[in-house]
Amino acid sequence: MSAPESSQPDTALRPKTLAEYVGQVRLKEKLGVYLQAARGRKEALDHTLLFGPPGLGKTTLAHIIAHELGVNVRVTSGPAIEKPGDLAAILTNSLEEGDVLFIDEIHRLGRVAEEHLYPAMEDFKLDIVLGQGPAARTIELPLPRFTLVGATTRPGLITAPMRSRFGIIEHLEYYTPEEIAQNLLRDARLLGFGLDPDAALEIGGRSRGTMRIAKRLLRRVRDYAEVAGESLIGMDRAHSALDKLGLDTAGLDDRDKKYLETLIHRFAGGPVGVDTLATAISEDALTLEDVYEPYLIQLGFIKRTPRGRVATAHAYDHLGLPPADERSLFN
Ligand SMILES: Nc1ncnc2c1ncn2[C@@H]1O[C@H](COP(=O)(O)OP(=O)(O)OP(=O)(O)O)[C@@H](O)[C@H]1O
Ligand SMILES: [Mg+2]
Repeated sequence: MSAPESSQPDTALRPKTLAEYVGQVRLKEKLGVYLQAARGRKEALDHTLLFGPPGLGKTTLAHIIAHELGVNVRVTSGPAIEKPGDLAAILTNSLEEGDVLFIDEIHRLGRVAEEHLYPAMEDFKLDIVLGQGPAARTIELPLPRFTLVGATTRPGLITAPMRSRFGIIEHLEYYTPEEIAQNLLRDARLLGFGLDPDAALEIGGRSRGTMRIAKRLLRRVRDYAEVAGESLIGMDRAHSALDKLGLDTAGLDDRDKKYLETLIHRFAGGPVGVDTLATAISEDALTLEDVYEPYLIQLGFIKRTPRGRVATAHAYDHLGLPPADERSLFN
């Protein structure tokens, strides 16, 4: 999913090498080995599936993989490939030996296109049907050995046959406030404005562990600082600007708080089904599952149980409410 968190192109700030890519330590370590081995053997890297919540750096990593291999990257997305013909056009035009084909939102690939992708991934060939009816015949088109890098926010929707054709399957993790701060300080340096390390950490702590959100918050905080005539973004400015943006100390915004408050006040802290909860806060269930919940789970504020969503004691505490069991004594 490409949530339009930012409309501003920031390609200049995008890290191009694995070394510039902040955090994701375990993933980077493994990928570093796989890349080195592929380079050493002068082979294409195995097909790679990257999954994780929006804005953590999947697209960026796909470009880094191509850059590190010294090959070109061809970018497309699941919804853009409707017919087998679309796939054939991509695979047979402009794809060279060793190149990276990046398919974003790969879980949204159509069934038929997906089936045509199997032999392309496995045997580097494409079956093309010519003609129709009894006269139809299939020709086999050889393809260059390429690396498919697929990205998805919803790994559960990738079919088993698709998943089994990836040699490398990795998930991206939320960033720590320190990792985010490190990246924000780099951005500030590249863009030529002053950012206090404490202020960077403050923004990092309120960014839901997400790089894209952190970058957006930094731009807004910078607006406040500039309008106030400050040449250095300090801790006080970061604090007050983030408060004005409606973010609390855990990085929760009004929508997250509405989620928690509805769960706690209307459904007595749960368990409640995700569809019911979604209706109660006028959102769709998929957005809840993809956007709100991963971070609330990461913070330990909610749990997904077989009977539905449940608010934890941490959530009550964060909202300044007495724990659920105490409340029931008064109700
Ligand atoms: N580890 C990182 N180090 C430095 N910058 C990063 C890192 N991860 C992400 N970014 C930056 O954060 C922004 C969002 O990253 P990206 O677009 O790659 O996320 P994504 O996972 O593809 O999101 P989506 O699922 O919405 O497509 C980009 O501007 C990118 O440069
Ligand atoms: Mg992306």
